[in-house]
Amino acid sequence: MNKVYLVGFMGCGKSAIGKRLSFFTKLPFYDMDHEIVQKTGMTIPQIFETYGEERFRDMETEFLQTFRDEKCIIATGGGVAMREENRKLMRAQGLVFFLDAPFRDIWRRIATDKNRPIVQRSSRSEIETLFHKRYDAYKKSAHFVVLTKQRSLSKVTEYIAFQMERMSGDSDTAQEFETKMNSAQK
Ligand SMILES: Nc1ncnc2c1ncn2[C@@H]1O[C@H](COP(=O)(O)OP(=O)(O)O)[C@@H](O)[C@H]1O
Ligand SMILES: O=C(O)C1=C[C@@H](OP(=O)(O)O)[C@@H](O)[C@H](O)C1
Ligand SMILES: [Mg+2]
Repeated sequence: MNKVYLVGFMGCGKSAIGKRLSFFTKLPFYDMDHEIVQKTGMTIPQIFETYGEERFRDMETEFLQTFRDEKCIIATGGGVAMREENRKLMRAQGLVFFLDAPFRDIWRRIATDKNRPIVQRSSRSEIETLFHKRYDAYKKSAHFVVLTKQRSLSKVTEYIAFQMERMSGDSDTAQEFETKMNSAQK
């Protein structure tokens, strides 16, 4: 087991929890959005406007294909788990946690954000439709579903750290690890 990926809808806490989890576990943390912004020298809204959403999606896949082989924590962007290729790449590289937050919480957190182009161009009901449309893909991508409702950032972080610890073990044979992964809660 190498990387730990956090997936889920915009505002579910991937970036905030990734940072805390990194502090807690002493593993390096990378935010895919931030990496793409650094590489292109453009903001996410600028990338969407200049190249279109599909090119941004290709950048995300490119990141998963090429990012260095290092034990680390990665906060994905909310659209990453939609491509089957991306789901396969993440699951092959380590553990995937889906931060499952209720839409009410999500909307409260993202409604006024200027840095999420999909929120900028959509109404509340369009975002809610997208939330439901994407839900199964997040679930499919994940080894663990983490319910975040009424849980603080620290509580969610602790829970993920606990599951990481439970799944780790340098002495695991490939067979033992496979068994653990298969019995991981869905
Ligand atoms: N469980 C939680 N409790 C309280 N605040 C949260 C929780 N999860 C996320 N937040 C807050 O919601 C906002 C959006 O979170 P963020 O990490 O940017 O989401 P994402 O990266 O998944 O889009 C941040 O201000 C974050 O601190
Ligand atoms: O859900 C999405 O399609 C997106 C989510 C964003 O990341 P967060 O999930 O961190 O907000 C960012 O990648 C981009 O605005 C597109
Ligand atoms: Mg984020």
